[in-house]
Amino acid sequence: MSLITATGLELRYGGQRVLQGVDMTIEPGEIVTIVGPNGSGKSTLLRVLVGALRPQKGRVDRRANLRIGYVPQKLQIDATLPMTVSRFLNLPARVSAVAEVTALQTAGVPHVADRQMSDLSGGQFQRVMLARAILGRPDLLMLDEATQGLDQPGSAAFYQQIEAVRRDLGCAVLMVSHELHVVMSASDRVICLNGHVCCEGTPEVVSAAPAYRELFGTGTGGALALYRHEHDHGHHHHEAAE
Ligand SMILES: Nc1ncnc2c1ncn2[C@@H]1O[C@H](COP(=O)(O)OP(=O)(O)OP(=O)(O)O)[C@@H](O)[C@H]1O
Repeated sequence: MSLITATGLELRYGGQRVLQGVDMTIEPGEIVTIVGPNGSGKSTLLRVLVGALRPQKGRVDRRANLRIGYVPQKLQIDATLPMTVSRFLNLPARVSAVAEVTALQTAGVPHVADRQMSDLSGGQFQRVMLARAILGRPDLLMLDEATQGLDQPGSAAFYQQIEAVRRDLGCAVLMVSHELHVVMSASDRVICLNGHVCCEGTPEVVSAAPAYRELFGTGTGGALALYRHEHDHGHHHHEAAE
């Protein structure tokens, strides 16, 4: 049974229609990425799926007792506010020491429990956010541009961590990302959003779709060639040169 099914979503902010006729489904265990230009409604769609926003039309059906872990786009913690990682993970509800250690291990930051949140590097901070999201043993992990501010190797490492988390927890992953080449190599399915679903399918299918090419132009072609270069040795290497 699907984890979440959205049907005919329409959402307006005042007079501005942000989502229109959006249908989508998430199956257990799959990694799905939403791509789309700035302002195309990606974050809004995540909020609707989580239940934080109510659409004017359409419906969202969640599997009974579905547990969702959410990693937000950005969270500012004031450097003047003393807050250890351990304390942060125990907000708002206390968790057991074992659960805390396990979550930090799964997220790839086993030794930061006593560090100040404000002292963490960008990559460590996002992993702590990931640890917090997986504390509730989610069936579905949602990440909204979780690698913003990380450099290329940092974000690639973060996506590898996500795959490891999926393997460990067996959860599905729904993420929003602008890093097309990483997304294309790490996702089972890609949904291209521009107010409505322009196209969706495997990375290969979406990257070849005219609607996707119209939105992302030829730059993506280079990124995809690079992906093929890295992962499909049957392809000609000169495709990667861009
Ligand atoms: N609370 C709000 N009130 C009014 N308008 C909003 C609100 N939140 C978002 N919008 C508008 O809705 C549109 C879609 O925003 P959304 O954040 O969903 O896009 P996005 O695809 O996630 O963008 P980005 O890639 O820039 O993060 C934008 O035009 C935005 O200005």
